[in-house]
Amino acid sequence: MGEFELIGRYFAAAACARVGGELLQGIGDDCALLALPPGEHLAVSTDTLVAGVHFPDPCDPFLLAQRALAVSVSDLAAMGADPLAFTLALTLPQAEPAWLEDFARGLERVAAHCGIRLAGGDTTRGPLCLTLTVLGRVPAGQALTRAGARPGELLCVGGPLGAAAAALPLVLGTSSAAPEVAAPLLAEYWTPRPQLALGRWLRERAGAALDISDGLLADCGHIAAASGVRLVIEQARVPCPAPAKTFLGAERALACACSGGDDYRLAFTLAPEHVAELAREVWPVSVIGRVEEGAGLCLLGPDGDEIAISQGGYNHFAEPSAERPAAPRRNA
Ligand SMILES: Nc1ncnc2c1ncn2[C@@H]1O[C@H](COP(=O)(O)OP(=O)(O)O)[C@@H](O)[C@H]1O
Ligand SMILES: Cc1ncc(C[n+]2csc(CCOP(=O)(O)OP(=O)(O)O)c2C)c(N)n1
Ligand SMILES: [Mg+2]
Repeated sequence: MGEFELIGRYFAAAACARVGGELLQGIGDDCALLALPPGEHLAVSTDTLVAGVHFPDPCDPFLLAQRALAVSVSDLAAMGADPLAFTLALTLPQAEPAWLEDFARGLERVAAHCGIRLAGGDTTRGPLCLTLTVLGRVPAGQALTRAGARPGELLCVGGPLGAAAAALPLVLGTSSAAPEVAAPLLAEYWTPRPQLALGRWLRERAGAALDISDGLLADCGHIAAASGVRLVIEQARVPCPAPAKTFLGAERALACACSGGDDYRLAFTLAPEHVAELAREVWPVSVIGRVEEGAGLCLLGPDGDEIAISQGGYNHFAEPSAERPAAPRRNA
């Protein structure tokens, strides 16, 4: 199978690649064309997933495609944007029909769920790697940014945290657990659900928002820095899912929730009256802290004393430490 047959068979023919709505020109020309409704801004985000870094290799292509598209669409949710279209740059070691079929099915599944169309991409041969660019629309002036947190607001997260990080030994096959414990953790890793409806609800309400990819503390640090405020987080209020506690024990599950990353849930700041309004909706949102004047992050233990933050979050170029061995370097 050649490059163009591959594109035609698995991507151009996919239901999610059909033109329609704002997508005027999809796969097959030099660029895709999108018509943006007047009064709306375009939200754009790119993320790369590298085999062995962001997902294990080999892995199930049906799950890989779902994870790749979901984590990318999560950035649109974090801006309060509605998905329009995405591009897929796919680098593959070989063109295997069964692998591509399952991969395309995984894309279709999440694309249908999120209401996003495949507008184009690029296909190359090499070590397995995916880059997705997502495009979304948001009413002008209503995008949720990291910079709008205001003192007096409460800090909230859109659900339990740490399950995907807790799942990592299961994903890598270095540990096992009973199916009722393993299944919900693996589902959080492989099929995160972008919080699009929550992001939409937060437009014109939240001060600041982002999606947690690197870890709660690291990502809240981004809000504090961008907004020029201090965020106080009460550790006891950080929601940990029961399967993670069963699998790892309460202390390690809490460490996963605070700095494990891969959550793809929203963290946001909201005035107390909006938190009460949100509580009447059915989202499992948790208040974990507050916004104060000042700078940086403050983590409070159960007795109200400040805890030193030892582990921030995932950092691709972190200095080597005992917990995370150095990546092999060329010419080292
Ligand atoms: N190589 C790059 N060139 C330009 N901008 C970049 C590059 N890498 C990251 N960024 C930008 O830096 C910011 C932070 O990136 P990142 O932490 O990856 O965000 P996210 O967690 O939302 O994916 C984003 O605005 C992103 O677009
Ligand atoms: C096999 C495997 N090992 C480790 C991880 C953990 N991990 C890798 S990258 C990452 C952080 C998120 O990735 P990044 O590229 O920083 O995403 P972004 O913040 O740009 O959305 C995490 C938690 C993983 N997801 N899979
Ligand atoms: Mg990124």
